[in-house]
This record gives sequence, C-alpha cells and structure tokens, in this order.
Amino acid sequence: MQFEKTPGWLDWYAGPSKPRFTLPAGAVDAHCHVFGPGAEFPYAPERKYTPCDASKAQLFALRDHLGFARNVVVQATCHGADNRAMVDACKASNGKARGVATVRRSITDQELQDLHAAGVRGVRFNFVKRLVDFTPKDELLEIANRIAPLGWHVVIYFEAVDLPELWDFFTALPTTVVVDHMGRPDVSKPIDGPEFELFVKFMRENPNVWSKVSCPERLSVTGPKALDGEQHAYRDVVPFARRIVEQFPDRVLWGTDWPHPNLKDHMPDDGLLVDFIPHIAPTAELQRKLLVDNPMRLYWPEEC
Ligand SMILES: O=C(O)c1cc(C(=O)O)oc(=O)c1
Repeated sequence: MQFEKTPGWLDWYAGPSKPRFTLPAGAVDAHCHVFGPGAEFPYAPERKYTPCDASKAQLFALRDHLGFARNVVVQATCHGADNRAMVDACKASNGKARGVATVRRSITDQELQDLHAAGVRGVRFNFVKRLVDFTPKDELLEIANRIAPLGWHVVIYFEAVDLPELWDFFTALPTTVVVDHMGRPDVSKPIDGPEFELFVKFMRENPNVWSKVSCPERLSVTGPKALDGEQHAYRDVVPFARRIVEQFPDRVLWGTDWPHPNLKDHMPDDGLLVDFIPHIAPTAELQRKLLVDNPMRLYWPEEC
C-alpha cells in the first residue's frame, strides 16, 4: 500500500553526528519507534498522522551509531493496535529489543502470550487527544489487570494540564506505571509552580510510578536546538529533567524518541540529543542508573 505523508511532515535526521558523550556499556534507548515501512506494515486506518517510513534496520543502525546496546520499541499511534511492525523489530533484534504494545480489550490470552514471547513487556495508554480517540477507562483498567500477571507495566502518555483529572485512574493501576516524556510539562512555567509540583508529588507518593526524562526537543520553548554541533541544547528543559533524575534516580528512563513523530519546528540531530544526557544526569552513577540499571530491571529482569 502507498501512503502519503501528513503535509509538513519532518523526516528523521539522516547522518546524525557521533555523540561526544560516551554512553555507559549496555545503555538502553528506552523510547523509540518504528514506522512501517508502510508497504510491509500498513499504517492504521484510525491514525491521526501518516509518517515517513522508519524501519527496524534504520533503528538498529542508529542504535549502533550512537553507542546504545539495546532498544525499547514503543508502539506508535500511527499503527493503532496493530503491533506487527513493533513485534517484527523485536523479533529481528537478537534479543536486543523489547517492546511496548497497544492492545484492545478484545485481545485473547494467547495473543498476549505471543506478544510476551516476542519481547513485549508493557502496554501503552495514550491520553493525548491529538494522537488517539478516547478509550473508556474501564476498558483500560481491564487490560491493566490482564497484563499485570505477565509482569508487564503500563506506559502512560498525557499532558501536564490533564494530570489532575487522570490522577485517580493512574493511582488505581495495579502495575508499575511509566510516564512518557515527564508528563509533558510546560517548561515556560516555574519549576516549583503548581503544575510541575503536582507531577513530582505524583512520583513521590506513588513508588510504582517511573518517568522517561525524554523529548527535550518537544518540550523546549527557547532551545537552542540540537543542531549544528550545539552541546548545550534545550537549556529550558534541563532543570525539569534533572530534578526528576536527582530526586528519583531509580525510577527514570531515557530514550531518543526516534524517529520523532509530529515535530513541527525542527528535527534534532540524535547524536546531539545524546549529548543532552550529562546535563540532566551529571554523575556517572546517575547515568548508569538512567541508561542501564533501570531499563534493564524493567525490560530484561531475567538478566539482573
Ligand atoms: O508527541 C507525539 O506526537 C508523540 C507521538 C507518539 C506516537 O504517535 O506514538 O509517540 C510519542 O512518544 C510522541
């Protein structure tokens, strides 16, 4: 099938630089996606955007170029609940990729078992309205209760303004809960203002809640962008991410978010995104927890 990209779509950055920051041995890119290719794995009819293709081979080449050892491939909303592209990437990775799926309540126990065998260790619930249609909370809770016995976790994606309304649902989830991109704080607001304090409280009061301190390129308002060799990109995001890393060092993950769906303004150089890491995790110990120990505990517990 032939697909036409959403008008204005920004393609992922070809020829990223080599990071100056040397990743610790065994580092995991704990949030990235594959898109199609559409001819092999068609995009879902209910999708809100049509991306450029981003194949597993291209993802694995980026992994090796940047110096990561492993990937966590998160189901992208443009594939809906058709997990074939993500599963194919996990299966082709020689054990170097695990996955996070999107499932509906109609999924059978056998299908869940098959996903587990392929390397899936979590499901994603998305509350960002521009990306997905609403799914009733009772359906999500039913799914969470079914995946909990598999040892899986729930990944949640939402925007900071929606946390108050979602709080009771999130705190009722029976598994580890991993927040995508720090719950998308508005970094033009104060770091000690009510909105980000609520997110910190969410993590402080719920020891099962983890956060990805990823996507500065989405959250930044004032930059500078990770382009043209910039070694101190997205400075306005740094205090927010660093606070989460320092306060909850055992419950944070980092990922490139490659191939960066829906960016409107610029496409970052992924090598320079890796150079963002030491700004938010300034010590070797924090870096090891963020990039190795924590993702390994969540996605490859049998090796820990
Ligand atoms: O902010 C986004 O547009 C976005 C979209 C998706 C997806 O479509 O799955 O995933 C992300 O991590 C971020």
